[in-house]
Amino acid sequence: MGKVTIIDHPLIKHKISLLRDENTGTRDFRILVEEIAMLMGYEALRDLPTELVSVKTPITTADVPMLSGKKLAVVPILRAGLGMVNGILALVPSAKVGHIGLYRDEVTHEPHEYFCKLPENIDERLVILPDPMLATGGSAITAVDFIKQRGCTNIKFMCVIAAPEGLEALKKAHPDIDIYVGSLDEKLNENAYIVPGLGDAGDRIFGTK
Ligand SMILES: O=P(O)(O)OC[C@H]1O[C@H](OP(=O)(O)OP(=O)(O)O)[C@H](O)[C@@H]1O
Ligand SMILES: O=c1cc[nH]c(=O)[nH]1
Ligand SMILES: [Mg+2]
Repeated sequence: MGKVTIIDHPLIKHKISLLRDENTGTRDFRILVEEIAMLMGYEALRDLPTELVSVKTPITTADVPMLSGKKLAVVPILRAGLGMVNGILALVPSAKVGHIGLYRDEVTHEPHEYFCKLPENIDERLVILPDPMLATGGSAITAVDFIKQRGCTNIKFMCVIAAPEGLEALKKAHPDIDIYVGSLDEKLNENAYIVPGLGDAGDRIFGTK
């Protein structure tokens, strides 16, 4: 059974509040998304396994903990998930990176795939799936479907803001994955945007509107 973690940290809360402000411009928005992803990554990677390795310090030889070679892949959901990748790679620089391209139809809100390129042997890896927004949950559910079709069993989904509707839908569709949420917001509006939310994350990261 996967676990849901609503991250409760003043730094993350503060940075998400800055993201919500409509006056926050593209440059600052991008920097904040990356910083939040790094802080959330610190939490999401808390259970990475370590093993004792013998190291000779200037004083003595000691058995010290090192990451036990766990293989990772970061698979952002395009476009907006791209904004979180470098924050996570700052923690695990040798992780492989895949991409799943999905856009939400403006009328039906259903996700449509336009790209999928995943690392070889992804089934042997812990997969971190970042996307700033979990609204209806359709995009995240589809992305996890793709990854599971490739045999992955160890998946962590990470979002900056979730709507209760999307979180419930993702938990129901994929009860085995771990989910990390920066802020659980109030609801979806009639256009399936998160309230209070931050608007369209992709447009704000890339300055397309
Ligand atoms: O939970 P859902 O209802 O599926 O909505 C969330 C999705 O919507 C946004 O992407 P969007 O379709 O705007 O694409 P973009 O990242 O290219 O802007 C967001 O980044 C998620 O992927
Ligand atoms: O509020 C929302 C909902 C979906 N996608 C976004 O970028 N923002
Ligand atoms: Mg968008």
